[in-house]
Amino acid sequence: MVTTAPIEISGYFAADEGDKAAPVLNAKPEPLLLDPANTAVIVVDLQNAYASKMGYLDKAGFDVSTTEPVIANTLKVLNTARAVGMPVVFFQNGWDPEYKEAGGPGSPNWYKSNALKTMRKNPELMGSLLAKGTWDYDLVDELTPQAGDIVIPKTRYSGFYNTNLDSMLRSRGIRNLVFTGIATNVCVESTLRDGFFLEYFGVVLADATHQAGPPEIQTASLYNIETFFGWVSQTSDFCHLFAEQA
Ligand SMILES: C/C(=C/NC(N)=O)C(=O)O
Repeated sequence: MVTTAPIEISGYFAADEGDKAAPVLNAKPEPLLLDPANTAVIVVDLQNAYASKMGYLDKAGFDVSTTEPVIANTLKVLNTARAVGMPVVFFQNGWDPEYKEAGGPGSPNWYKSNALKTMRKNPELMGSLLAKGTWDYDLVDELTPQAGDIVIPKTRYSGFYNTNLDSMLRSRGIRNLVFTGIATNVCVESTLRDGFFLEYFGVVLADATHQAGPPEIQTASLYNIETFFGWVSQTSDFCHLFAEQA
C-alpha cells in the first residue's frame, strides 16, 4: 500500500506540500525539507588547484574556463548559510610537500591521481601541485573561511575517508548536507556517496559545482546523484528558501 503522509526519519522527512511553515527546498527528484538546525554546507576543494587557471586541473589538461560561477554561487550560498546559522565546512584536498600522504606505488591513488601523474611526466612541477603550503593547495581568495567555519584537510577523494567529518557533523546534529565545489564527478560525488552510506541526506547545488572532464560528465554525475544517491537543486532555490531569515 502506498502512503502519502510525510515519513519522519530522525531529523528529515519527505516534505508534505501542505506544510507551508517548513523550509522545503525545490529539488530533484523531489522537494527536500532543509531545517537549518540539522543542515550543513560542504564546500568541496575550492582551491586554486581545481578552480584557477594555472592550477593543477588546468595544468593536467582539464578545462577550468567556466569555474568562475562556481565561486560566485558558493559565495551566495555561504552568505545565506552563515546568516541562518548553518555550519560551513571547507575541504582542502592534497598532501604534504613530499607526497608521503599521497601513497606510493602500493596505493591505487599513486596510479590514478592525475596530479601525481602530471608531476611524474613533468618533474619540474614536483612539489607545486596539491602540496600543503603552496598556492595550488590554497582555497581561492574569494572564499576565505570565516570564524566558526570548519576547515578539513583530506588526502583522498571522499571527505569522509580518514577525516573527522562524520564526528564534526554528528556532534552538531547534522543530517542534511548541501554540496558545492569541484569536481562534481570526483570529490563531490565521492563525499556525497559516502555520506549516503552513513545516512546523511545529500543535495548538490548544480550551478555551484563543476566537473573534471567534458560537460556531459556533469550531466552524468548529476543524473547519478539525483537517481541513486541524493538530490539536486540550484543556488537560487537554496538562497530564496532562506531569504527571509537571512
Ligand atoms: C580529478 C581530481 C578531482 N578532485 C576533486 N576535488 O574532485 C583530483 O583530485 O585529481
